[in-house]
Amino acid sequence: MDARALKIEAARAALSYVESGMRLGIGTGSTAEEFVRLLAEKVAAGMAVTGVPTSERTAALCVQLGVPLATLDEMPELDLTIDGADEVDAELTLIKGGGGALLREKIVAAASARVIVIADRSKLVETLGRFPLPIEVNRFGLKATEIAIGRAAAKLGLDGALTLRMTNGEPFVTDGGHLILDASFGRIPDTRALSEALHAIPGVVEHGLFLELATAVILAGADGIKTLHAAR
Ligand SMILES: O=C(CO)[C@H](O)[C@H](O)COP(=O)(O)O
Repeated sequence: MDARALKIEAARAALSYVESGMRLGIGTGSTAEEFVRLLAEKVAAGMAVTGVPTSERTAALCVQLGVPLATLDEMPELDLTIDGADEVDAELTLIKGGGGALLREKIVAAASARVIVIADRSKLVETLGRFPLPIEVNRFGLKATEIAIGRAAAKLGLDGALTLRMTNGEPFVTDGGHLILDASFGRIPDTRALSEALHAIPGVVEHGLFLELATAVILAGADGIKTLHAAR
């Protein structure tokens, strides 16, 4: 099975958790987009759901495919969010933000009663950190924030380059108007300590470590679907 087929399988499995009448958070990325395509078929067949998209990109796809949308301000409590991830560990801690939508994704996930992550099996790792950690930062004082992140990471024994994310030769700008530093720390043994240390830096808007937000992770592999459930 190719990579796209696995994403579709994971998305299809997530669809079975969606019921008519639900208020749905809708994630960002190629796997979440497969979910939107399948959801749109259900909507066309009469399923009544309202989605809150986690990015302008997802919003545009939903509009194009006829999935009804609301803003999070209009619908601040959600039943379920379906989103992708860049890495997942056995505790269901995630690295997200490869698509640059981590801030809205985290806000939407936190507003959801349940969060189901969809991914292909390759995203499951023993220790998070092979995928560079996206850190969303304010434009103001970028260098100072970069230095502060480096110092905070070093205190935790983490070392590695911080790379300003670029697109078409220009800094990538998030939907919230911020920049992204991708941190190549390597293995992150203590995700909670790093999360707290990053949150303590004023220029850091948010980071891509998602702790205790996912309720289940649906992983598609060549041998089928495996679902991990949170112990919480
Ligand atoms: O966090 C994300 C976007 O900010 C995505 O969910 C993550 O990057 C996974 O994307 P894909 O499904 O394309 O592999």
